Amino acid sequence: MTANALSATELHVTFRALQGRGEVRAVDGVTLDLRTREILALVGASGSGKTTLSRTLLGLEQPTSGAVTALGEPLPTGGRAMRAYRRRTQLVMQDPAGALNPRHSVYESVAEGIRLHRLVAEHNARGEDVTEVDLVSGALASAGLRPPERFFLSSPHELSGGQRQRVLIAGALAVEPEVIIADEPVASLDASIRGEILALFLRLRDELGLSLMIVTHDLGLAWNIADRVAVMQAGRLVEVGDTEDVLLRPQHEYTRELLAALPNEQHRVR
Ligand SMILES: Nc1ncnc2c1ncn2[C@@H]1O[C@H](COP(=O)(O)OP(=O)(O)OP(=O)(O)O)[C@@H](O)[C@H]1O
Repeated sequence: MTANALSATELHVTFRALQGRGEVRAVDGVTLDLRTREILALVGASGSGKTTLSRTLLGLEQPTSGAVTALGEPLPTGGRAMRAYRRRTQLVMQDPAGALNPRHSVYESVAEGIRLHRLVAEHNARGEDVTEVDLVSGALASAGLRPPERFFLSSPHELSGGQRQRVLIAGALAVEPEVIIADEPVASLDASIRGEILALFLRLRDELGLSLMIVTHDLGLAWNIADRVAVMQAGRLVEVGDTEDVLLRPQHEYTRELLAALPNEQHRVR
């Protein structure tokens, strides 16, 4: 049996309420697997706990109770093992959230992770004659920015929204991860560019064998690329299953409400 890329078991993440007393159960008893080489869409309205669940899977947030395992192993708690885990499991945020440093060139942005994880030395130790420039070029090319050298010295403000999103994806790919969690990766993009970025995610799964969890409030996106869909409401997972089952035959009232709110053009046939 292949281990899941990531698993959450009875996960709870509780915060003290930002205003007033009491607590917020941001994640409230979630059991969920990200299978290897699958694309899982995590959907739900704003505030349903998607980001908190993702951050906990990435080891950026501590669970109040419950467990996270990665490829069958418990999440490391600190030090070198955590750094290695962070490399294997990359987060791709959306660019308007300030994910790209406006003062860094594309090259610098993509090279950051390569330096942090000392990848050139690692490759060289394996007898591979690669340079940092080779690794940055490879990551940009894999993210669809070709020829890569053309983008090296560009600043984020010189790029289109789609290109900036590709730079963020290249930064993640540069450290050769097994899992990518993408948080609203296309929310700010035009429809045609959105399609291109989604096609890129599909290609990364097919060609690099990545496992991807895409966090979104957009069921149209889930329909377009996800193998499975998990629906969150108020910290709980209310429905999870194959995309066609969940979106064509929703079992839960909340999923039906999310579907009813979809604009008509998003009801497309795969
Ligand atoms: N650090 C924190 N302290 C207190 N409450 C928090 C914290 N982080 C998140 N929350 C609360 O937890 C709940 C879930 O938030 P979360 O950001 O995970 O939801 P989300 O589904 O990702 O929403 P969005 O789509 O708007 O990002 C919300 O009620 C939020 O206000």
